[in-house]
Formats: sequence, C-alpha cells, structure tokens
Amino acid sequence: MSDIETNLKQLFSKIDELKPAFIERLTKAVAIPSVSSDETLRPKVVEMANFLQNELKNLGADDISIKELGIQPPPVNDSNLKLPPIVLSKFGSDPNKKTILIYGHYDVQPALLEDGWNSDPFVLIEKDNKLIGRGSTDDKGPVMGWLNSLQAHKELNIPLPVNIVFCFEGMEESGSIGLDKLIQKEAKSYFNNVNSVCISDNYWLGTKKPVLTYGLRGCNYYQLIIKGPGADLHSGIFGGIIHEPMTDLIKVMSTLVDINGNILIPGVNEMVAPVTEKEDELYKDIEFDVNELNLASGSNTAIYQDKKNILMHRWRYPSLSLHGIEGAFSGAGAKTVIPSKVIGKFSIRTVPDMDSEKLTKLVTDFCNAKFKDLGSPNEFKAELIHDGAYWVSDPFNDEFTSAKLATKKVWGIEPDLTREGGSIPITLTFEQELGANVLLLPMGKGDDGAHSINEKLDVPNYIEGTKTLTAYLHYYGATK
Ligand SMILES: NCC(=O)N[C@@H](Cc1c[nH]cn1)C(=O)O
Ligand SMILES: [Zn+2]
Ligand SMILES: [Zn+2]
Repeated sequence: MSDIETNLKQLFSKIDELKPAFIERLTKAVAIPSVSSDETLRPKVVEMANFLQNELKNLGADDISIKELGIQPPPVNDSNLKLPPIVLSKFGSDPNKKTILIYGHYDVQPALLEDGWNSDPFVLIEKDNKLIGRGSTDDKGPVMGWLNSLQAHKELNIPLPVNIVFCFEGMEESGSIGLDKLIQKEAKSYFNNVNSVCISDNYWLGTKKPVLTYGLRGCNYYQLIIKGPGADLHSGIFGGIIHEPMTDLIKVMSTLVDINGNILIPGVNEMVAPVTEKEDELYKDIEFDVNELNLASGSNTAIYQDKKNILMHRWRYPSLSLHGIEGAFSGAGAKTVIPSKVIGKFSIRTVPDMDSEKLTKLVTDFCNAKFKDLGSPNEFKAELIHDGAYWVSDPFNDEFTSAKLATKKVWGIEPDLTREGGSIPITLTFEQELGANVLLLPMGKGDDGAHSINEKLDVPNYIEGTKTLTAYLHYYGATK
C-alpha cells in the first residue's frame, strides 16, 4: 500500500471514531444564528467568527488573522453597521508542499420556526440519519468538515499533505460585501503562494451520485422602494381615495417575469451566450430526471419535464425570482392596513455573457418606465443591493483529477461534472486575483433544502464528505 493509501486508511477510521465529536461541533455552530441579512443579528455573525477563531486555535493553527472590513455600505438601515470580519488562518508553510486556499462562509440565511420548520432551526437535531438545522448544509457542515479533517490529522499525528490557508467570510449570503477588496489586498501577502482554491459550498445535483462542479451562476439583487402616505393608514378611511404603494409595487413587480419563468425585461435574454455544439452534448451523460427535481422541491411544479431543459435553465440561462416585500403585512389574521412604504425584492441569476452594469441599467430603466406608466404620485426608486459574478471553468486539471480520485475512493463511484444554479459571489475573484484554479467540491445532496425550511445534511454526507475533503488534500498534495 502507498503512503497515501496507508494514511487515508488511518484517517478514515479516525473520522468514523470522531463522528460524535464532529456532530457536536456542527451542533455548536448551528446554535449561533449568524444571519448576515438581519442587521439585528450582526452580533451573532461576529460570535460565529469568534467560534471559528477558537476552533482554529484549538486545532493548532500557525496563524490566525482577523480582518475587519469596516462599515457596511448602503443600502443599509443602520449607517454605522460594521461588516463581520474575515477569518484567515494558516496551517503549515512548507515550501515543498502545495498551498490550498479553502474558502467557506459562516453566515446563514434567515430562518424562523413560523416559516414552517418542524423544529427550532438553530437547534441541530439528528433524525432519520439527517442533521437538521439552519446552516447544516449551507455552509456550516462543509466548513466544519474541513476542521474535522484537521482534527483527524492532529490526533493521528499525520502531517498535512498541503499547506492550508483558510478564508472564512460572514457575508456570503448577502453578496460577499468587502471580500473582493480584501482578496486584492492580500493576493501578494497573506494569499501569496496559493496554488489552488477549493470551495465546498454547493450540492450534488440529485441524491444518489456525488458531483464536482465547474460553473456557477451569478446573482444581481435588486430592490424597488415605494413611499406614499406619511404613516400606515386605515383602509376603511383611506382605501379608494389615495394611491397605495403596495398596489403600485405589485403592478411593477408583475411586469418582470411571466409564470413560465421568462424574463420580460427587454435586452436581458439577448446578452446570453449561445449554446455551442460541444455544450449541447454535455447534458446526455448527466444522471438526473424530473423526479429528482420534484423530490427536492417537494412538489410537482416543474416548468420543464425533460432533463436537458431543466439543467439548461438551472445552469446556463438566467432566471428572475421575486423574493418578498418589506413593509407589507404578512402575519396571520386580517389586518386592514394600507402600508405607507413597501420595498419589493427580486434577484436575477446571471450567466455568460451578461454584463452586470448593463443588466442593472436595463432593470432600473425598465422599472422606472413601468412605474411612470402608472401615473402614481408616490415616490419610487429602483436600485441594486449587491451583485456577484458567474463563474465557469475547465474541469480537466489536477484539481478535478484529484477530486475524482477522492470521490471514487470514498463513494466508490465516478462523480458527475456539473454546473450550479446558485452563486458563490467570490469564486471568480479568487481565480482572477490569485491566478489559481478553483474546484467546487460539494458535501450535501440536492434535496438538502438549503435556504429552505428543514435544511438538513445527511449524516453519511457529513462523515463521508469529511473523508472526501481529506482524500482530496492527499491526492492533490501528491500532484507534481
Ligand atoms: N451556497 C451558496 C449560496 O447559497 N449562495 C447564495 C449567495 C448569494 C446571496 N445573494 C446573492 N448571492 C445564493 O443565493 O446562491
Ligand atoms: Zn453557501
Ligand atoms: Zn446559501
């Protein structure tokens, strides 16, 4: 047996042995409601950064550096709100070893019991071999997976096969504000000598087959602010005799997309790169069908029934989703109020060759024109909240080859090569600023319910996933 295989055998048994400690680590992480989009929870996001710092210290990091990013830029309610810090850390600095930068995020999407969760979202529970809780799969499980791997190495006294630089951020779910600049600044200092970047922050396509991912869509997030009366009003007293902000907003929002997902803003679809013959062939070999989609969405509401159309519309065409209305009545009961100010939120998932600035101009001009058509005296503003770039790479390099070996070793099957419909805004910046290949090596399954209620990570995905990350370090470390 080669050195690598001997080490992996010991590491895999250690990972199995440490399973209760690993679940405990994830339990502690999930218990911190580090919701980056909720300004009132910002102290919890910072608490999560401190938690990570402490874990890294206990694992024997050679260096830990907490980078403050300053005040969050507008649009924001609290103009003094500090951005959560970037947690950087180093393990090893051997010039004879490759250096991998591992990125993950410690913030999560919002979650409330009343959204329909079956249990408290911030109390990790183990049920039917699933770990259920906000952040279990996105992205606290994978981040803990890397720490778990370090713990296994430490307890066995097995040297890491690569130097590791960690970069953990707390604003990924809110557009990775401030991280671009930090990467540019640190490219030749903290991130000097980085050979490769690995991110575990997406999902298998379905539930049966592991995947490696070579593409992401970008995300441009917009808000439409409509202000009318000076305060919320009684609809019996004012209904029918004033222009209502909510009525205006619904009218404008309904012009953006049709019920079949077609974006109705002129010029947007025209920016999309044409499908090449080579790409057209790609979809045939991927394992996926509409049943997997129905299972993951918990419904029979698919627009497309065939694999190719589903995948193309998830991966290589843009989509526009309406997310919500701030200021609107949304509780139980029948409140008869006219909201005085409402803010509609929607995002567009972007793909090659869409240009973010051009898109924003098309979107804001369109919304302004639609509002003007209403002839309403209310105040209207359309603006971008944040944008993050799409990313597509060539999946035939040392990183993907090593990850294939690691996946085969742990799961006994060759992974599919996929793109992802979601976004990790910082991916392209890492590739461009560090001049390094990026590999996306997901841990969770397509039905994990990231961003949804009852988010989960299957216990085998957490444990075998930790082994896959570990094997990847060893196989990549052995490449020339
Ligand atoms: N696991 C990645 C993920 O969930 N990313 C978010 C990032 C985001 C948030 N706003 C814009 N991009 C996603 O929604 O895809
Ligand atoms: Zn994520
Ligand atoms: Zn997410």
